[in-house]
Amino acid sequence: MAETATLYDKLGGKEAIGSVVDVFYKKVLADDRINQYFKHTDMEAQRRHQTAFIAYALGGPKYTGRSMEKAHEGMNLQEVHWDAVVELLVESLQEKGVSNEDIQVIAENLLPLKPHILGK
Ligand code: HEM
Repeated sequence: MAETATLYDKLGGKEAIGSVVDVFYKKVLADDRINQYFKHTDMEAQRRHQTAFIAYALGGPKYTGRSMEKAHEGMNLQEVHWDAVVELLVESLQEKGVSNEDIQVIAENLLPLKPHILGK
């Protein structure tokens, strides 16, 4: 995990995350593949979700909330939703000037979460 912790710092820590979150969040809400999942979610929870998501991706400070299984329980999320979220994250990072090399590492770090988040 040393590599990802470095990425979190390299990209500017908490503040940098905040600005990626804003871009990512707008994209999520504008995307018909996934925005229905956030229809009944309050703003606070949404922002928490996006921040936790980005922090996870960058290997930031340990997340202490609900497990990924619990957080996404009953949503029956599928491959298409996963792909959409990763795609929007990649776009957001690109727009914020993160290098493709770093984005590649971020995407690889997220992969182990996939079986825990998708409904089977
Ligand atoms: C790497 C992928 C993902 C990560 C790291 C992640 C992270 C999280 C976290 C940490 C929470 C809990 C927030 C909290 O309890 O405060 C959460 C909840 C949630 N996630 Fe994800 N998520 C991922 C993928 C997805 C996908 C693909 C979708 C659907 C398109 C999704 C939709 C949601 C929704 C709707 C909630 C509930 C928000 C609420 O009302 O509290 N997530 N996610």
